[in-house]
Amino acid sequence: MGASETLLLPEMLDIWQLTLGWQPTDEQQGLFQQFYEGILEGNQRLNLTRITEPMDFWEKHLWDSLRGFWTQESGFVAATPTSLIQNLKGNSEIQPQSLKLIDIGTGAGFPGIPVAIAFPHHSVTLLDSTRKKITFLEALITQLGIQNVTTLVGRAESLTHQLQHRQTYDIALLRAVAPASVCAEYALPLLKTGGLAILYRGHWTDEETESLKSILEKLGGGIEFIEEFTTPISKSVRHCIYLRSSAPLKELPLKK
Ligand SMILES: C[S@@+](CC[C@H](N)C(=O)[O-])C[C@H]1O[C@@H](n2cnc3c(N)ncnc32)[C@H](O)[C@@H]1O
Repeated sequence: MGASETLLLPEMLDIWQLTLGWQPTDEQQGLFQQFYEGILEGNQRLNLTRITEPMDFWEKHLWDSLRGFWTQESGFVAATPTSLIQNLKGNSEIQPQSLKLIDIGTGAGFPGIPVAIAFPHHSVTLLDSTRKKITFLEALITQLGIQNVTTLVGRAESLTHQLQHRQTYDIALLRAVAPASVCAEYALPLLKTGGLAILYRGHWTDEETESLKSILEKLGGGIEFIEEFTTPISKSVRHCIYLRSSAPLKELPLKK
């Protein structure tokens, strides 16, 4: 592995500290590096990502994945994502110590694997409808030795009808999966009451906010807030949309 493929240069650690108030431990840095190398290797066989340069990978995959756990509004620091839940929720209905997360449409493991590495006390389910991606991820997770990740092959819309997944998760992560209203439709039925769906988006428009209204009303949820931010290196504008599940589901049938 040449120097150009070393992922975490000291300046990236500084940027993490400056932007998120957090830095990975040596062990986490090693895991991020192994994860990166695993993706590069898998990319030779599977179409996993076009973002392969170290700096790009760091910013657009790793930093971006973790940015969803850090919000300016709550003053939250990403090292303790439980604060996010507590700050936003304002009560302790969700157990703060070990949250259940689901990454819907994880692809090559984003944002779920960086989140799992950064926050090993939470359990992360990686869901994708493409079996070969999940097979690849299973091998990579074993290679990394991370214990807090499980995988599922399936479609989100079918999971929403299954008792073992319905209203089971504290946080759902969705990046580059579907239009916002479809993401809400996938995520809300899987969340416990009070759980959060985090939609990682590029541009965001008022029309998209409007497009969420009917599905939020139907499934019981609301927009907690919308956060706009700029990425630290390429200075792209991105958004995270935080949706809160607010009511038990009435309208979706369950399947055994
Ligand atoms: C563009 S990729 C994004 C992957 C990753 N979230 C990221 O940001 O790099 C979208 C992924 O979502 C998966 N996907 C799309 N619709 C899905 C659904 N209804 N249920 C589960 N996975 C889905 C696809 O197989 C694909 O791997």
